[in-house]
Amino acid sequence: MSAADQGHRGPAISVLPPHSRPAASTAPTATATATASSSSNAASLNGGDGHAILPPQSLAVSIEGKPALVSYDHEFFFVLRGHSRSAYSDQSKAYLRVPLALVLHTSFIADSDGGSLLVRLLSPPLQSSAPSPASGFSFFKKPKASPACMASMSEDAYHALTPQQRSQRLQQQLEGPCSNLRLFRIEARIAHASRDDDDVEVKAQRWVDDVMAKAYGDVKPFRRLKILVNPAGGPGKARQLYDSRVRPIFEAALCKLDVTFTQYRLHGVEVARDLDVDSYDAMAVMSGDGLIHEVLNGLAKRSDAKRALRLPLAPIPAGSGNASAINLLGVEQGFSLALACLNIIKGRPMPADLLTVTQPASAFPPGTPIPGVPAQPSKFKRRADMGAAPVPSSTTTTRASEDAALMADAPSKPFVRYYSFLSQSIGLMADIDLGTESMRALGDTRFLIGYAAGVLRNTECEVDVDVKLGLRGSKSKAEMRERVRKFQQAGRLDGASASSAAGAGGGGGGSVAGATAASGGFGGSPDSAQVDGTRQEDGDEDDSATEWARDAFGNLRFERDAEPPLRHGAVTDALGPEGVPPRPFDLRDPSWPHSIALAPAADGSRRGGGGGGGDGDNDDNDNGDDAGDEMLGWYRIREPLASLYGGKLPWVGRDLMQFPYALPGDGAIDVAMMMHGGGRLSKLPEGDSAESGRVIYQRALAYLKVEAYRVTPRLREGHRRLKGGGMCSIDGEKVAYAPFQVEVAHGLTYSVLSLYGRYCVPVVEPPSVK
Ligand SMILES: Nc1ncnc2c1ncn2[C@@H]1O[C@H](COP(=O)(O)OP(=O)(O)OP(=O)(O)O)[C@@H](O)[C@H]1O
Repeated sequence: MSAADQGHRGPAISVLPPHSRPAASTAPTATATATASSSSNAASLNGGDGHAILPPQSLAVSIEGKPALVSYDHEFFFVLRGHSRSAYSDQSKAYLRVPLALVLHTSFIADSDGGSLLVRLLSPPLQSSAPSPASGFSFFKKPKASPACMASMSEDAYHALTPQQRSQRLQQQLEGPCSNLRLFRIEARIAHASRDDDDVEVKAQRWVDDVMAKAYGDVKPFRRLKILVNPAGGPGKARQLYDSRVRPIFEAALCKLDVTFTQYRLHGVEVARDLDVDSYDAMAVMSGDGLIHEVLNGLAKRSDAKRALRLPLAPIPAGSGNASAINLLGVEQGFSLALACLNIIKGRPMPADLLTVTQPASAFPPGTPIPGVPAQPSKFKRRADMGAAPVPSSTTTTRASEDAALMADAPSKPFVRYYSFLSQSIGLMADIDLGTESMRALGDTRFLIGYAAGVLRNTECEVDVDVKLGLRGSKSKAEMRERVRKFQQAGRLDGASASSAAGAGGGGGGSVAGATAASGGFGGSPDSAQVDGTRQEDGDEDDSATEWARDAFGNLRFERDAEPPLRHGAVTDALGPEGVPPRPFDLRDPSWPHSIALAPAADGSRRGGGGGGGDGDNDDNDNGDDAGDEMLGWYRIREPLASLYGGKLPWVGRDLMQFPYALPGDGAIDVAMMMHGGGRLSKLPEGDSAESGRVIYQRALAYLKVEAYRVTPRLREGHRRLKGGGMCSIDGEKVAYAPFQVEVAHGLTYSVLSLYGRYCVPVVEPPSVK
């Protein structure tokens, strides 16, 4: 019995929003009281079809002196009026009925009169929040008719649902009738059937244990949580919201809390770097995406990074964008603090790819302005501090004035390395993200304004882009869609299915065990297995970072620091044999015959491998390479771009599902490139395409899955250094406007908690084409 329950004796129900509730460690205050003696209980139970014939899932209690049944089945927890069996059998008459997933804790304290029962749960608001003595207790007012997702199912039918169906059903419940969650407590007296009913305590304790087992399934209750709260995130209300809305929920679930309020930039890196990960079951990050970015960098830079990254993380939305929370909780509920807390209490670990970013070290000279970016010392200090220390090299000095473009092709030059979990952007999309900071007060609207301004400017993003599809990449959106479908249906995407979906042999793939997260529901299905949050890595990996590694072609590479080897090289490596430019890439999607808006080259010929498309004809390939080759080597995008956006999570904001086919652990990065050639009109999103994910089917957009890509800002003619106010954003944070290369971090997966075992996106179908 918890300390929170000690001293609680009076029969009461209190239905209070969390902010009006004292800390759980203090004695609860009843809001409505009507003491019922054991004899009155006995009287009510001995009449009619008394509690002796009630099913074991039901407990006869009195709430506010009124007879009631607290009960559960395989899916729901509910409270019914009266003690009759007929009341039990008709759940439609329940006065409170929520998925068991929302039950946080149940406890029972025996006493000479039977005992007290306490149930703490999250629930949508009841019909009326204020108990009214005159009209009887308002808790017992009838709810409105239930939607289909709340309809009772037989136990067999429920357990016959696939993990995907169960997860969808829970999502429908939490987005619909069970949204707008508040913390509730039900305080009740256990009723004696008669004075010599000794069994009641045993029965009550068993009931409490059973409800807990059902409510948590295979998830261990009472998680030990490390919580980071950024008081400066978003609108700056995180501290207050933590105290009033978040902490009470964790305390109600009897989680063990260890809270740090971040005090300065990079504090998150420090905490993660020094954390004793074995002392916690999960880490909650209450801020926006920036603090998660810091935490992941802190964990990934540790010497035991692989182990440290297994500590599951989850966001509590208190920033401005909160993309991470939106992807995990859904666009409707992405800003719900209660749901985020539930995810931290009960979510299951879902392994997700971390991306490695390399940039030339010369882009981060201490105290010197970065070429092409207005000086912002704190930002750049911050990036360098993030563990992105220059890789030492025997032949290098940090020559800040060195031409960044040249550096990108000089393998002996140093580079910095850091990690990204969300997105990378340059050009129009980065301008929208970073260039509208001053309009923060406008909320999401600033992105619309930034987008409109960018479209009007209609400038080319002057970069070279090189991509490497690798065995896990693809340029067929039909194939990507299939992968998402398989992932969601099977609840598991193993190496075999990933590579067969890609039409490529071997390559392994991530065992996305987290996809089974919903398999047990919260009904404790026997077939549900605890997921360990680890991604099955290729067999040749060992746990320790290695100094020597083979690159994708089997060449030995020397890694100068203790971090995992780069599979596709660093930004400072040559992409191929010296003097040979990467071959042109054919951007057209073989599965989508409605060509993207490609501009003809100045001489009127086709650009690259795919210029002048429009007929869907895919049989010409200027370089004569077959599709198999295109999977393996580096290829250059020859088309002028307006922006490039790389990502690992589908939603990048509430209004933009930029990467609908992104999967947490598929070993690939989704890359969306907006073509410059189509002009202003082609850049305008059609209808609801941004929110529905269909934006990737627009003519102005090319969409790829790659294992690695490189972006190299071009030098203007006659310039020796990168200049101009270009923006470059990693996970929404401004970084040096300099070349960057991104690949899926080899051997490093992080673990994120999920209620649904997937990101909250549908399988996006292509638009119908007239
Ligand atoms: N006490 C503090 N004072 C100032 N800055 C802080 C403090 N604690 C953390 N930070 C910094 O605040 C920055 C912003 O945090 P974060 O990105 O999480 O929120 P946001 O920018 O409002 O949200 P989003 O990224 O979702 O738009 C982080 O870079 C973090 O380093």
